[in-house]
Amino acid sequence: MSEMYRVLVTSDLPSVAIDLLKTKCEVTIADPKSADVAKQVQQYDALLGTTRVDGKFLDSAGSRLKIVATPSAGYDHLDVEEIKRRGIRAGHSPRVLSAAVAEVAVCLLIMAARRMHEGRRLLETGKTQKGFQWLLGHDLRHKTVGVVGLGDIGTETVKRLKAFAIDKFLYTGHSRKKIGDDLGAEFVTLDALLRQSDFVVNCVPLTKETTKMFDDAAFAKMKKDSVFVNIGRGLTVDTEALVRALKNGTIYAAGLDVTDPEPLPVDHELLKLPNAVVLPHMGSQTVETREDMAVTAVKNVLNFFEGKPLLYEI
Ligand SMILES: O=C(O)C(=O)CO
Repeated sequence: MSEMYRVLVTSDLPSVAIDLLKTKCEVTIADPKSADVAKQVQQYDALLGTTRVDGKFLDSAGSRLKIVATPSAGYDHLDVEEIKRRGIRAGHSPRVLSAAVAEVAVCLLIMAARRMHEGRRLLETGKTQKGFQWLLGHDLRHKTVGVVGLGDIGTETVKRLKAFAIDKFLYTGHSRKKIGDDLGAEFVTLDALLRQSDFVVNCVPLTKETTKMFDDAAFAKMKKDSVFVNIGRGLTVDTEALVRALKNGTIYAAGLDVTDPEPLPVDHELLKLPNAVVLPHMGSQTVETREDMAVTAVKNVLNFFEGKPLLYEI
């Protein structure tokens, strides 16, 4: 790399990533309060962060920008078509977060099945009147788990859930996968998965096809005792339909790391439901994973400047 490329960093990345970037590039950390990142990026070759990039952004970004690298697995904040149309490259940071997100999926599944949020609320209000059959939840053993979207995170979730004596794993998606066979999981239609699963774990990314795919009709197909876990994207769920399903007993409980909107307003209905465990999108929030995600994004940028393939090109 003979030239000193200029990189604008718009996320608060850990120092290990910034230091690596600085060995090869001139780095500017954007002011998080700056209203006009697009104008600022005019002077830069690379944009590194989770900034929303669409046609309007690119119009004001000008012609110097060559690569957008997001330190995230999901890239629904990037208008990939517009980025590509302008000959700009794009990279993301999948896989390195899969273990951390899978841990949260398992955690949410257990918390929702075992009514832990409800128990905690009772504890806080001094209402824990324990009887023999007090606050009974459901076991994981001998149940059927259905994974919607068996990508890397779905795969890591299945691997971890195998420790809980699950009888059957189902999955759905565009096609049957070798990893599904390796895991002993059965490829089924979404309809069959919803009808047969005791636990539905949603791992799909947000696309036109997946937007609000979990609606009234989908929840109506699920078992009354089923638990819905979402670690994919909030907008893949019709939130009002989910609230209805949880309130009416159409499904048993939900464990959500992602919601629509995000963050949820403090007075949101979902936060009032005893059978909804809700987290503020923290599936990949560990020291180790965030470092790995940031370093992956940096390596995407460095590889690009060195004329090598990106680690993960979008
Ligand atoms: O990287 C992503 O897409 C995330 O959602 C992080 O949890």
